[in-house]
Amino acid sequence: MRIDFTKMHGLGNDFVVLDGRATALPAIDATSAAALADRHTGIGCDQLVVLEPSTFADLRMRIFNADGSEVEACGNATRAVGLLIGTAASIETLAGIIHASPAESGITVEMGKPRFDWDVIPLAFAMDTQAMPVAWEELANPIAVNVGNPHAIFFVDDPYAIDMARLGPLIENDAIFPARINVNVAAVTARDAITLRVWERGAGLTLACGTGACATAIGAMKRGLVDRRVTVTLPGGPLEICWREDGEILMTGPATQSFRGSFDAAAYGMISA
Ligand SMILES: N[C@H](CCC[C@H](N)C(=O)O)C(=O)O
Repeated sequence: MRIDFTKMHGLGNDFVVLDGRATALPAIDATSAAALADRHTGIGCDQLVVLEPSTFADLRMRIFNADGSEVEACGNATRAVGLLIGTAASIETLAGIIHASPAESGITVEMGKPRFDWDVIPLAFAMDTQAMPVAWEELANPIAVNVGNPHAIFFVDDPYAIDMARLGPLIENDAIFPARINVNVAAVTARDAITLRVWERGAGLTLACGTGACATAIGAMKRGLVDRRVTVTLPGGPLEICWREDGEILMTGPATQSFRGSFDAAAYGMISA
């Protein structure tokens, strides 16, 4: 069985998108997701995105990291899906229902409201998530924010001076985070500007992380470092984040379709039911 895919990205955070809304796709598990995401033997991507019909929203979006783990949210992929749909759409995810709509400078996503209580940042034991009393060498006292998925945010002088390839996986997989964690390293450069790099849970160092930009902006606002509207500049480019007075997080930025293709489902362990 041949399956069509669309290759997309948001500021270089790249996706393989499978659209199962009209025709049901064969079952997808962690193994087949990781095989499709492999950059040597698969199509290659940071996340695999699977669209399905939804009874609660215009569509359902499932998100698999490159390691095959299925997760609750992906900001950049939500903008890519918004581009693919072409009109405003409600999207059901494991984190709840979010909304994407075309904007002047790309796509705007209403990402939901952030959460800070320790049980939504799965910790091995309860602690103050506003300034966790932990450190991994020069990365210390993070703030933990959940924007559908869990993030730890470290504020430093220069994110590009941090050895993310070594410290990222160390923190991602620390037992203190039994659901693992996305690792954000940020510098506040103005009341409306943040520089950010992200070691993503299940995907590693990416060119951009939409939920990381949201979580970092909220973390900086909670610490009084920035105002409620901020530009977060990642290696792949900038995202505009606004924390609306009603608590909703708005993220605006570009989305790009790179190419389309197809693959043999059986070659990736996707067996029709
Ligand atoms: N690695 C994330 C999912 C993808 C998030 C990122 N690609 C984004 O744009 O938000 C996690 O395991 O929670």
